[in-house]
Amino acid sequence: MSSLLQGVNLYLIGMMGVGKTTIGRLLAKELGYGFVDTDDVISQATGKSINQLFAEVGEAGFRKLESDVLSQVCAFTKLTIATGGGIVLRRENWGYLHHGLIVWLDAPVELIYNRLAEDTTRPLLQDVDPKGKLRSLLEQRTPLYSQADLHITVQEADTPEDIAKRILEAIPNVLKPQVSH
Ligand SMILES: Nc1ncnc2c1ncn2[C@@H]1O[C@H](COP(=O)(O)OP(=O)(O)O)[C@@H](O)[C@H]1O
Ligand SMILES: O=C(O)C1=C[C@@H](OP(=O)(O)O)[C@@H](O)[C@H](O)C1
Ligand SMILES: [Mg+2]
Repeated sequence: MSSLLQGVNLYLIGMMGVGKTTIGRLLAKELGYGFVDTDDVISQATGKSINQLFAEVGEAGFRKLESDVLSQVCAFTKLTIATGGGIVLRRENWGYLHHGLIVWLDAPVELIYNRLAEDTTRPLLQDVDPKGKLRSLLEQRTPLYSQADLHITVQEADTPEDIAKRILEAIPNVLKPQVSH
């Protein structure tokens, strides 16, 4: 599989809580790829948590940092990249994402809500109505997530290993032809 991919990066996109970080790490291991999580890079580079950044520079400031990280990461090959759920919002990010293969992990709001009910690390969910917020974010973002090369549906009983396996099995069907020089 790794040789079939020829070093092409895998970008995982989808709503917060769907499992991008967890599954990205597994896929990297399977492929012998490096693993990058854009949120982690932002936190390491700034020395601040995602919550702190949202509080200090706002969502707009965070999005700018996210685009900076993505633009740098896409210069490398042989990486699996777990993105933040909102990476799809900025048009310029798509130019970077399309350097690689884009995988959309798609789960129902109910599943995401249950997973993140006790989680305090997603600033956008610190809302009086977190489930309603998830619903409206998903509705706003679905047309954007739909631009992925691969659409993987995630259900309650799917383990991270099941999902990683499904992605690896589906990749040969969506590989883009490589330009030969
Ligand atoms: N397939 C899965 N089954 C059960 N729990 C999962 C699964 N994938 C992720 N999780 C858990 O859900 C939470 C969110 O996962 P994470 O990988 O951080 O998602 P994301 O990066 O998309 O926000 C974590 O606590 C993680 O351990
Ligand atoms: O959906 C979003 O807008 C966000 C998702 C988060 O990452 P995960 O998708 O890894 O949770 C993180 O980037 C930030 O809290 C904003
Ligand atoms: Mg994540």
